Amino acid sequence: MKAVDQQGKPPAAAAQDTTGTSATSGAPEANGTCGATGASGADATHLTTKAPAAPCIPDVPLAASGPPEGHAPAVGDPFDRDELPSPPGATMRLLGSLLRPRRAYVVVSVLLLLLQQAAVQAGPLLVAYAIDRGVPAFRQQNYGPLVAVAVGYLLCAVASGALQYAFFRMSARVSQDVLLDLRGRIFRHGQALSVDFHERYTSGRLISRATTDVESLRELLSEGLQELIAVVLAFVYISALLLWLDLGLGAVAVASFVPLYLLIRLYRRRVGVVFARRSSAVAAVIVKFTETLNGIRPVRAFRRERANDEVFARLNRTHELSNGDSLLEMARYVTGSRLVANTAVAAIVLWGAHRVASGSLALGVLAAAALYLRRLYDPIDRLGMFLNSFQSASASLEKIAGLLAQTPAVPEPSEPRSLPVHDSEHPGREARFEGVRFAYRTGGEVLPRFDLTLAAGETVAVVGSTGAGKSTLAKLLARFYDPTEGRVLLDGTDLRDLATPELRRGVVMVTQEAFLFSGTVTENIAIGRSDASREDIERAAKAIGAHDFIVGLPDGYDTDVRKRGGRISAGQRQLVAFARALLADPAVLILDEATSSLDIPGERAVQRAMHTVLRGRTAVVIAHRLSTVEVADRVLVMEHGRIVEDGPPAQLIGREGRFADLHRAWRDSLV
Ligand SMILES: Nc1ncnc2c1ncn2[C@@H]1O[C@H](COP(=O)(O)OP(=O)(O)OP(=O)(O)O)[C@@H](O)[C@H]1O
Repeated sequence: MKAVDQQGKPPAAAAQDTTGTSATSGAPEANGTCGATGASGADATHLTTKAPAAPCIPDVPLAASGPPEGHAPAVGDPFDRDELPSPPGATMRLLGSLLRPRRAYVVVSVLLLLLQQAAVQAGPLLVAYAIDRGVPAFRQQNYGPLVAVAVGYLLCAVASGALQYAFFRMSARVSQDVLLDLRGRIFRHGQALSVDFHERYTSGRLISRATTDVESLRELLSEGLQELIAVVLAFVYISALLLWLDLGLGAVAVASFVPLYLLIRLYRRRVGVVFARRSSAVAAVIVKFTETLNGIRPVRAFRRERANDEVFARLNRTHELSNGDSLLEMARYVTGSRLVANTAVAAIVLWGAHRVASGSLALGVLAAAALYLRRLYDPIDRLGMFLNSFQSASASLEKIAGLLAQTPAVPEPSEPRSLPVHDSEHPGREARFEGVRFAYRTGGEVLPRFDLTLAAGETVAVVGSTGAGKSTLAKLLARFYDPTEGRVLLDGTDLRDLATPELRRGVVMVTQEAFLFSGTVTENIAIGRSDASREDIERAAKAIGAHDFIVGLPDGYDTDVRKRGGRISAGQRQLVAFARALLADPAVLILDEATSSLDIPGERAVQRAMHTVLRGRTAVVIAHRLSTVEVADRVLVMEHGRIVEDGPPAQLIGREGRFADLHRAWRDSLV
């Protein structure tokens, strides 16, 4: 089977696929298209034959940025550019949905900041009052105004500190809640999306959304946003105060906002492009990183280290360059804004001094204006930085919104139906493909129109050359995809009408990868049925023949299998996967038989376990061994998406056909 079977499953799919899947990243199609026959191309005991047209691609991650091998993406595929199409306004709606549940906190935070800024900006006004009123009064032994100024200053300082503290507490709570919510949404949505989404949108990108992009939002919320609002508020307060103190000086200050605004607009536009590019570049670096480390065995086996280093260095450099671009934009902005600010300050001070000299402006007002100007223009450099984090966060939010706007290609039914009550006399359920055609989104038609009925309780082996469409057929039955045309029915009910839990009870697919999640052996088996007791789990393991090896593990059933089951062998992993499937007890079981070369006792154990797990249900086995096919009631031989032979194995052997050839080759190999 192709590696694409084994990559990123969505919840519906993952739930059905009791062996789960790796969170591998990168172009999944680039991995292991040798699959079924790669290791045993000429080995006639493996029924998946190698079609001459299908090249055997080593199981090695290639360039992360390149199109997946064998599945050229559509021209301008947004998945390729890390730009998911999202409906207009999705970003604002996402922001709204994040803030709405915390609106009371948001409103209080803004009020606190408004008050805090008012307290801060009162300072220069008090200075003006002290110079123009306090000092003359002081000269006449009237200390009241100066004392009032001192007390007022102190009160403002205390109030500003207290308000700032309250604001920090409030806003920290909002930002923590928002980030928690957002990360949870990304994870849940990532799981809910269909298999075909994950085949196109690598898990590295998903990781990047949940980490780098959420992190850039965190930076904005915890550091930048408060400063940004404070600067904007300061602009509003100071402009109003300057205009109130002196209309002329205020007007010059306000006029300087026009070039500043134009500069900011230009900066935002340019840096926005840079940040979107940078976010994609970071994602590409993460994709390459995770892909390489997930595929470390084939990387070593095929000595891809050097090639990978080169690709990684290129991606890293692109990332670095986009960082450099953002700094360059920042430098341009700072230079421009300082020029405007210094010109405005020089004009105001010169004109103000002239007016003080001519007696048309009070000295205190000029002093207050000078202080305000400092406060006005000082944060302008930092404004660029806050805008940076704002821009970076909005680019990230846009990407997250794009991801969250994706809808599963395999949607939940609006009016779910139930499967008919299971007849315990007749195990399994009937599966029927009715006028089914199927094409992957990124390729041509894989299965031309066909009809097929699998009787309840029947064990059907599917054989054929690599790329013939065996897994695709199986994946349609597990509803990893919906057919492009036609219906797949389980006991007469369209799979599209079954809610995920019902479907999961009905159909389970075990992939050959036999993926183990981190956790104990018990937990891994219990994935088949979460309410299973320890006894149920042990019973399943015993029935499968896994009990002996499990009790031999360091902590028996409580042994942590660690990542990817590194502690247990491939055959043992298969046994755990079968125990999991037995526990799930589905009416229809789809089994992608492992092709990995197990040792003979290991292979026998797996074969025995397979027969146990197949018994009493409808079973579809994508078979690679003749011993498996011989126990099947029926064999389907597939070629180029069509079923070219269909019948009991003995009957097919009697005919001169594809299966008879395979059978003969197998017999010969035994001699
Ligand atoms: N996700 C995908 N997107 C596009 N095309 C795909 C995808 N998965 C498989 N295909 C194509 O569909 C065809 C059938 O593939 P499928 O995996 O069903 O074959 P298979 O018979 O199971 O092969 P194998 O034994 O090698 O696993 C192949 O041409 C393959 O390249």
